[in-house]
Amino acid sequence: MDDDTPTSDRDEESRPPEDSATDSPQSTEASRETDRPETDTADASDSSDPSSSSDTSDASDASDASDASERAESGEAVTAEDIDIRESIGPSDAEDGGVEDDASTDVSLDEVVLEDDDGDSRGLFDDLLSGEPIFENKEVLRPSYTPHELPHRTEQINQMATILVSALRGETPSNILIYGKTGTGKTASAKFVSQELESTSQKYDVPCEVEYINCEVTDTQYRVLAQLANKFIEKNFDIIENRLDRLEDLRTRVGESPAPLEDTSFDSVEAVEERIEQLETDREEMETVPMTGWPTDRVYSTFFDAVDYNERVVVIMLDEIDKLVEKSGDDTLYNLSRMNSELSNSRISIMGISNDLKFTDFLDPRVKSSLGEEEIVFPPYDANQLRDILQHRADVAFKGGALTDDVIPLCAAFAAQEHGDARRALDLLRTAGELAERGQADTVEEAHVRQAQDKIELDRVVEVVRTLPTQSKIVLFAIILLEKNGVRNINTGEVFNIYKRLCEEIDADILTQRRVTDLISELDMLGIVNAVVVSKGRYGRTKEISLSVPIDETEAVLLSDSRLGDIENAQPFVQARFDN
Ligand SMILES: Nc1ncnc2c1ncn2[C@@H]1O[C@H](COP(=O)(O)OP(=O)(O)OP(=O)(O)O)[C@@H](O)[C@H]1O
Repeated sequence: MDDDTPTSDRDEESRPPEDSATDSPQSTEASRETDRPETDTADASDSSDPSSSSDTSDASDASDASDASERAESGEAVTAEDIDIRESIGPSDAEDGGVEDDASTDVSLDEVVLEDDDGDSRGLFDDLLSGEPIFENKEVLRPSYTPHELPHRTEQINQMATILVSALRGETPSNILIYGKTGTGKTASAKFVSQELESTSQKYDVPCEVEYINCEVTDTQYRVLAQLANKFIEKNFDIIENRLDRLEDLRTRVGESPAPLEDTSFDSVEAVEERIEQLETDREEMETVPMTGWPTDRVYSTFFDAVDYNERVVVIMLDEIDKLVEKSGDDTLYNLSRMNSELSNSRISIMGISNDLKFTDFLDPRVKSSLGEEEIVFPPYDANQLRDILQHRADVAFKGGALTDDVIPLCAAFAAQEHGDARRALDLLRTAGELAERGQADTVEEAHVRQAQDKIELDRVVEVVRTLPTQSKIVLFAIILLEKNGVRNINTGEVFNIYKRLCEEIDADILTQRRVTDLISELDMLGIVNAVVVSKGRYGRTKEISLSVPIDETEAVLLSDSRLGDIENAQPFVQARFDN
């Protein structure tokens, strides 16, 4: 076999989309903040910073405004509050020939464009940019960032490396299954090990590649095989190009004297030409797989040929592998796991990542034993470990002194309560920083973390409620209507009565009371309502239901559903409860 190797096996496209974090310029953040000038100002007045007080008299308005102008003229930061002050003293602006339409309360660009020393106009964004941001580099707190250091995962990383090192010796590594709850660093650790593996393989010139597939997105056998096939076809094109360049160069040199052939496996210029022709034919015959339309066995054989075109060890990383099995069974895994016995030049190994410990129960026993040759478990982080992880990231993400002492321990403690999820901890820290920045505070305080916790929790609730099936939404709406009308200790019968009327109103099927009881239990499991069974003595037992989420926000999400939005004037339904 030809020992040519591609110049660059590191195919950037093999990285998952979320892996392509780039340092975005500050302006991106600033522009995000400027989308919400009113909120910003409100937040600013909430902050403990005395300079943000909005309770100012006309006289102080005027002097503040001239302060602001002076600061603007001297190139100093002009805050959103300054902009407000300028608006509130419309008449003097008008005198200056500035704003003519003093009835307008919108912040138009004319109103906020100031001039700096050089006579350049200072716009909305300049003002926001000139503020001292809390963040040094916010990107490192985003999920897309792959950290270079993973505290408290050394053991798991070493385990993976010990198994995968055989790839660097040209042998087939055992398949690996990685388990652990969400946010325990499975993906980050696996990607870290893959990057190390690929860079070491380049250092020693051993053909070893890692292909990452997120099975939540690529969730059918066709798509997995097509994606892999196309990646390898692309790599093969590079390999062919490379080889052709070298052979054409050789052919030219051999034209002058046959000496260059001595160090090669070719014995004549004709042999070189034959090889060139062969490579050109290979290139023409390689056909990329369309995203739909081929029979699966053709996709499989295209992938097989593409992988086997060159000598290499390939590690296929299937993240969220349980989603693939759930959606399309274990055929893909079966096919991939038996490939090695048929491949002649290459070897493949599978690294599956899952946060569902039980998913292997659904696998064919042969697939199960082949896939689970090695198992690595990622336990949840405790609060101390989360603190270390946050500290490492915060050192890079925030400006020095931007965090008060309580911030990291509190974020760690909140996230430890949520099954030790590092993603949640990082989200909290980032959101707390954003809230502080929005409130124009100089430091991130404990209160920002608590606000961030509420915000994230609310976002989660909104998402859960938004994606509920319609019937569950109607049941939840019935509970909300009862609560809004001051009904305490709501029971299933009461919910059912309102539910029935709501269904009639929007023409939805009416489920039985038993089914509605089940839906209430599901809402309870999702943490949206709290349903406790209470004993009523000789009257038996009943469920007492109460809402566990903020009522107004939840109602707004429900009403944004086009079907429920049709319900007008829900009040009479509740009154009807007492008529029954
Ligand atoms: N030990 C660690 N050190 C630094 N950052 C970490 C560590 N563990 C996890 N993280 C960070 O936490 C976030 C979540 O990690 P990751 O995506 O690896 O979790 P996961 O276990 O794969 O979760 P899921 O199952 O939900 O995909 C990422 O931003 C990751 O960088």
